[in-house]
Amino acid sequence: MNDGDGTRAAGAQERQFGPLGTALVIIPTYNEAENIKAIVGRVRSAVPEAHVLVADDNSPDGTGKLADELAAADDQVHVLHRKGKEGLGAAYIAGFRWGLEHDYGVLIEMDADGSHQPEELPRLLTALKSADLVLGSRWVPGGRTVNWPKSRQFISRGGSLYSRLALGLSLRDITGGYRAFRRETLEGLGLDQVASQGYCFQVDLARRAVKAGYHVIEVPITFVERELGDSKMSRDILVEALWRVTAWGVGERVAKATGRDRSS
Ligand SMILES: Nc1nc2c(ncn2[C@@H]2O[C@H](COP(=O)(O)OP(=O)(O)O[C@H]3O[C@H](CO)[C@@H](O)[C@H](O)[C@@H]3O)[C@@H](O)[C@H]2O)c(=O)[nH]1
Repeated sequence: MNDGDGTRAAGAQERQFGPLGTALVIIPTYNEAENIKAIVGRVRSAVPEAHVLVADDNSPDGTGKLADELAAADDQVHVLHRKGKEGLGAAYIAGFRWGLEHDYGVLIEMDADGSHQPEELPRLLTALKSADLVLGSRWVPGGRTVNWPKSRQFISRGGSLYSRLALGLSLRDITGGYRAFRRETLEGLGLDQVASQGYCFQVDLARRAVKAGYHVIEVPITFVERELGDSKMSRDILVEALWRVTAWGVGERVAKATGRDRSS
């Protein structure tokens, strides 16, 4: 479904949605010392009522210590120190668990490097008032990327297209990492069974949400390539995405053919 303003929805149905509780913006970090102060400050200005959780994987560049300093000065900023680099998926799962335990009503994914504009958060939250999950989307009308190398655009668009075809999803930006979940949605996604470590974690959660019948909306965003620090994209992350998406697609076809669910 396309709602005319670039917003797209999957799993749409006539539903009443409850009020949104306090939002927690989860920012996973690995070597983001040059970015962490600016991104936390921008989030706090854009949505002053929201809290921030930095989920740091013991970054060698001292990101965790800088986050501790921000938390010491602001009781709406929190830090989750993890023992080492275990991938984006594991960091988000730990952050989600922390947020659910601390009773947040909305849990938001956001990169630390400024690729996701905190100033667009109010639009995501407005969309979430009538959805279970909102995906910030670079690939719906109105969405765009700034300074993102053609090679990365190709990988991202190709990844979304392959995921769409393999998994039969109608979403455009399945690999993106700027998202807002209602807590009830996350609770219904079976986080205990999520094994994805790299960026295919994003595909995994999107397909689980659609499969569970949640109302998923895509809202156009402007994705800006980082100016400081380095991307953590690697060959291993790409290989994991390729084999997992393929395995899910095959699993879903087998499940359909046999009437059994073997796709998780
Ligand atoms: N804690 C933790 N954080 C991590 C890890 N790997 C990456 N991150 C953090 O996750 C965020 C995204 O990582 P980047 O390395 O900046 O991602 P990107 O290359 O710009 O990737 C873009 O494309 C991905 C695939 O489409 C998206 O998933 C991602 O959100 C973004 O849009 C950053 O805040 C980064 O520090 C990890 O192992 N552990």
